[in-house]
Amino acid sequence: MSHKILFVFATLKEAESFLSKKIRVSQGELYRLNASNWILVTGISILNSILFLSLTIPKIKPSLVVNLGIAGTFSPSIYSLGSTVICKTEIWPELGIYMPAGVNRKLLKFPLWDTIDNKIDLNPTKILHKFQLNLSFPKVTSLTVSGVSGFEKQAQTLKKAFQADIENMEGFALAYACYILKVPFLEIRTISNVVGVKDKKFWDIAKALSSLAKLKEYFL
Ligand SMILES: O=C(O)c1cccc(C(=O)CC[C@H]2O[C@@H](n3cnc4c(=O)[nH]cnc43)[C@H](O)[C@@H]2O)c1
Repeated sequence: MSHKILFVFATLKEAESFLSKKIRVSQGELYRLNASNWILVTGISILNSILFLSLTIPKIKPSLVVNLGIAGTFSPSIYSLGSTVICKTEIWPELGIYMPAGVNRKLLKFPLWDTIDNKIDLNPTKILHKFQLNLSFPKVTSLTVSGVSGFEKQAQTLKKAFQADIENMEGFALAYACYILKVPFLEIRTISNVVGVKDKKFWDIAKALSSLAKLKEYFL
């Protein structure tokens, strides 16, 4: 039996770049690509991504959720603009109490979930093997934020505190929903910018989107 894959994107532009075609789909609405592949565009942020993924999973019961999208890099000399990475760990650095030195997780005594806190191990090697996907991109540690790092010092602080490689706005939330709902999850990101550089003239969104398009051959 073939696998049922649900591809999840934050924006329509990312979805259309991956597919190399225009699709008519609204935020949160499910788009059926073919018998075994589905597309969901959630909108940006942890709120949109966890809401619409959690509503969608029970409807189609996917065998695998694949999150594809662009991201910022903390280390442009290693993960350059346009390059592709697979997330091995997702961290939510904003969970905790804001102190002068940054967010302190330990001061907030409540757990997030029984077996999960602000970090989720995604085990991509196991998932790739299970679904016979032959992708060999670097495996990275990713931060999911609601407030994008808009200046260099913030980027340096986060990079150091979490040994982070990339930053995005949805990954942790999607991984969390999949963990709770017991659906295998894979996250692949293409690099559009250096974290902390806000000016879009230094981003290369076009290159990152064209790298998303190249991922088609592995899945479709
Ligand atoms: O301006 C455009 O043409 C355009 C086309 C496609 C996507 C975008 C986005 O801005 C997508 C936002 C999306 O990207 C992730 N992202 C990218 N860089 C970062 C970053 O440095 N820090 C955090 N998130 C980043 C994020 O997951 C957003 O959902 C624009």
